[in-house]
Amino acid sequence: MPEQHANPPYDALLLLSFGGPEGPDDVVPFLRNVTRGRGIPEERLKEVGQHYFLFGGVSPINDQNRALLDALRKDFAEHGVDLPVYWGNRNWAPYLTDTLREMAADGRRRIVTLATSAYASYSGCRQYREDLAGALATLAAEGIEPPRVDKLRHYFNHPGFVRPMARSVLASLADLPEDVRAGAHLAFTTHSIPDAAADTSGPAEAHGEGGAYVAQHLDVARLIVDIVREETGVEHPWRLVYQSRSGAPHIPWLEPDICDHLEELHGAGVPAVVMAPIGFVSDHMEVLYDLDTEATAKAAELGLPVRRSATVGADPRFAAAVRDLVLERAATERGEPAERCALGALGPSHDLCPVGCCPARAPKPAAAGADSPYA
Ligand SMILES: CC1=C(CCC(=O)O)c2cc3nc(cc4[nH]c(cc5[nH]c(cc1n2)c(C)c5CCC(=O)O)c(CCC(=O)O)c4C)C(CCC(=O)O)=C3C
Ligand SMILES: [Fe+2]
Repeated sequence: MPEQHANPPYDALLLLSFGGPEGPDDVVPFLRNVTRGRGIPEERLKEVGQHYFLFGGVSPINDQNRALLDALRKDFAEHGVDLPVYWGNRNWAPYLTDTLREMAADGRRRIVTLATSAYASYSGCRQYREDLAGALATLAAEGIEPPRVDKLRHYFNHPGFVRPMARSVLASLADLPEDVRAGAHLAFTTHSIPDAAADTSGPAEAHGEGGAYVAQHLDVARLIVDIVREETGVEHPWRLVYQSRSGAPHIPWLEPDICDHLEELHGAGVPAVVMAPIGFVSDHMEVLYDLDTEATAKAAELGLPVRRSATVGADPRFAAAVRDLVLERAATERGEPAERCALGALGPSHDLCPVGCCPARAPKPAAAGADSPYA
């Protein structure tokens, strides 16, 4: 990675995440925040509430973000990057609006945002930008001059995101019994989203079957398969599959589901599977419940050996990647040339989401994009 140091014009980094409950009393209000106006069936909400109660009503996502904050601050300090790091969530405390208010009070005027979502899609990008716009509107209504907020480009193909995940897949393979290891399939998983949302994900030119969302995940999967082959000499068969589907059953969402996929592989005589949740940045509830609990129980029932590989979480290589992305963007904003690190076939993603990128069903103002109502 190139050694870049200067962070002007930015005076702060905002870690923007999903948020999660921190105890049993938080679960229902959290789910209400997440699903406000989104038409999720009541049955699904009750079921998802149970996932959280199974873990004492605590999502691991907040502690994972605290660990990432520590890793980022440590990395910045060790590399002479003088940039304070703040944290705000979309759906639970510390709430984004409160954090932005605090940042404004601290005199932060030019903020760069890292979202804990690496790929394009309405849920993974525009919804974060809509919530940024909502928070900025609240500040403006309170008479606070809203700071300027940019968002880092999608980092799915940054080596600091891909390589730690590839190492984890190798570790999971090594952890399988030796007699089934070479025949193991790799099941790359991500959050299912409605087909219609996938098809319109990314900029207009990426729209089509699966859109940027599926194309980006496939690119990452291929990169990991390549790294695994180089390391082990084995070309493991693989497929991109989905998890955590919600929404009404008559609306098509991306398939197959990981559990159906495990059943199919078992039926075909596959001896073992590594599940690699490449769609996520940390081992949060979607990983702990949908993979480690549900899919792992399904595999046990089938008698199919499975392992689940780790996400990047607070890996120091990921923290270094964030530094690289911040300094790259800072250079770009200063009008200087910057090296844009990216692996794979798609190349570095755009800095500024163009108009029509990952459109919403019901248009809402979104910040940090070409259609932002803010500077
Ligand atoms: C693409 C994507 C990501 C990855 C990108 C990113 O990370 O942002 C993601 C992450 C997450 N999703 C999470 C939790 C939930 N997502 C829900 C609902 C939904 N997610 C969707 C998509 C995504 N979700 C969609 C299309 C819906 C349907 C409703 C709607 O159209 O908005 C619901 C409602 C109940 C249910 O339906 O499951 C919950 C509770 C948590 C927190 C986990 C924790 O607590 O540890 C995290 C990190
Ligand atoms: Fe979700």
